[in-house]
Amino acid sequence: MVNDSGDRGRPREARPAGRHQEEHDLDVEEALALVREPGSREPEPARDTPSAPAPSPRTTSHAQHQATPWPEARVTAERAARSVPRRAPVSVPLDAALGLVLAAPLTALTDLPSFDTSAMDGWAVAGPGPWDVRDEGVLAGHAGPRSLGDGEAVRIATGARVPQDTTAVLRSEHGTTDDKERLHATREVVHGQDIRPRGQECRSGDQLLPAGALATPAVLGLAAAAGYDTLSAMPRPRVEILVLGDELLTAGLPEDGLIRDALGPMLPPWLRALGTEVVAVRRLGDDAEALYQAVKGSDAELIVTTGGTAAGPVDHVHPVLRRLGAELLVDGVKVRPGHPMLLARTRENQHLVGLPGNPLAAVSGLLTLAEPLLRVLAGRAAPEPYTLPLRDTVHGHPYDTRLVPVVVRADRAVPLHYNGPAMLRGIAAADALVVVPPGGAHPGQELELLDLPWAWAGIGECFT
Ligand SMILES: Nc1nc2c(c(=O)[nH]1)N[C@H]1C(S)=C(S)[C@@H](COP(=O)(O)OP(=O)(O)OC[C@H]3O[C@@H](n4cnc5c(N)ncnc54)[C@H](O)[C@@H]3O)O[C@H]1N2
Ligand code: MOO
Repeated sequence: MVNDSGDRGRPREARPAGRHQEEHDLDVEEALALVREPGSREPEPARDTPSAPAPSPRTTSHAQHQATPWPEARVTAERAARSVPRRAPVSVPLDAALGLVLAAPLTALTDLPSFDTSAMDGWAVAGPGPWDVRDEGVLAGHAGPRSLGDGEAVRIATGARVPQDTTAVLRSEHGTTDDKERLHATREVVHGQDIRPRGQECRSGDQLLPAGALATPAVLGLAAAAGYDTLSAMPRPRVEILVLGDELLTAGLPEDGLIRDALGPMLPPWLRALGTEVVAVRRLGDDAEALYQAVKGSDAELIVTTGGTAAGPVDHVHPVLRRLGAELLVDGVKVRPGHPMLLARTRENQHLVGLPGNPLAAVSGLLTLAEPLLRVLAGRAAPEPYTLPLRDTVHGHPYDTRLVPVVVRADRAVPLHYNGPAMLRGIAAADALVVVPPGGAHPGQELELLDLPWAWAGIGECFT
């Protein structure tokens, strides 16, 4: 960890000369987070704030040359998932399939409806009226009523099987019986009215949904109606979370340079909302050997680490990846916050996403690297990219993309305050993150939005 709490007895990292550019970038990033204080309607441009010197692109450091442009990083993460051997589909009971992706087309196992059905409560009638009404009625769920003779009617309930030779269903409000128990229609009866014929919705063998469809509540209902007890689905990618940092408390108030772990509570539900199974959350402190052993011993398809991605004295992620012989696919991304994020292939069917420790930087890494990788592993389709016009000016980083929390109001993206790398106050109130190109964006400019999984679907839907 980069440790700047002097009272913890660990030296702050001596910054190598080649890192000067990043120091400037950090200043810019911190300043950008602060230029729009709550209530300030006209934000000062970042270059005018004394703490935000605009760095010159000509003096970029080695690390920055290595860093991957933000759009490319997401494509690399998708490609990494495609390189993994295809995972075998699993058979899952309907009540456990919500949020999974269908591994095979959903093919009707029956006609729907599977028999001619009354669409209304009333009478099944045969031929023109008036009709003689049978004594016994027909209810839903009862098998094989006797066929009707011409001029005959029988009381019938919605969903009941219509007797053979029924020509129409007369709704109860459209018929009256006389004193001889004969039924008269009070309006014209059209042949076939209010009968749902067998196979109206589908025939057995029809494809109802393609492979790749997401098992939503409606899909589970359709599958049940069509005769399924289990679904063939892509298994959830298995994710293990390794939370690094000696400074982290799991309860109580921050004290003595210690802070609360914000990522341990945040990441598991977020990763579940992305369609994964979180197999473990482990807190390893700043212990390189523990990290090495944890990665080596993990059978998860994705390991997510938090913190320790930078070059401080206890930032162990890079050295441990080197020791493991892992292949670094992305080592830094041109995005703010979160630029030290990384993606590595640790073995043939296992990847590791290193999220920076700053909490909003971790969110940035989650959406930039983990989300595309997990989406492909889970077999989910990419969300349709969409843009909205920006309501207010957003200052840009000179040459990196920025991800800024926004709320959507009246079809415009409204940037939120408190969007600094160490802050969660903005994202906690947000509907989405807006993708701000290098140099910034002006009011009315159309910008891409990255939705937060719960913003439109609701907590219950996306976390079960
Ligand atoms: N010399 C340089 N120093 C730093 C650079 C750099 O390029 N050169 N990058 C900075 C940036 S940007 C970030 S982001 C951080 C990333 O650092 P690490 O991934 O190594 O993260 P840590 O140092 O472990 O932690 C950073 C920060 O976040 C806090 N943290 C960590 N884990 C949690 C958690 N689970 N919950 C809440 N807060 C957490 C930690 O206490 C630190 O304050 O590096 C910069 N330094
Ligand atoms: O500022 Mo860092 O970019 O928080 O990730």
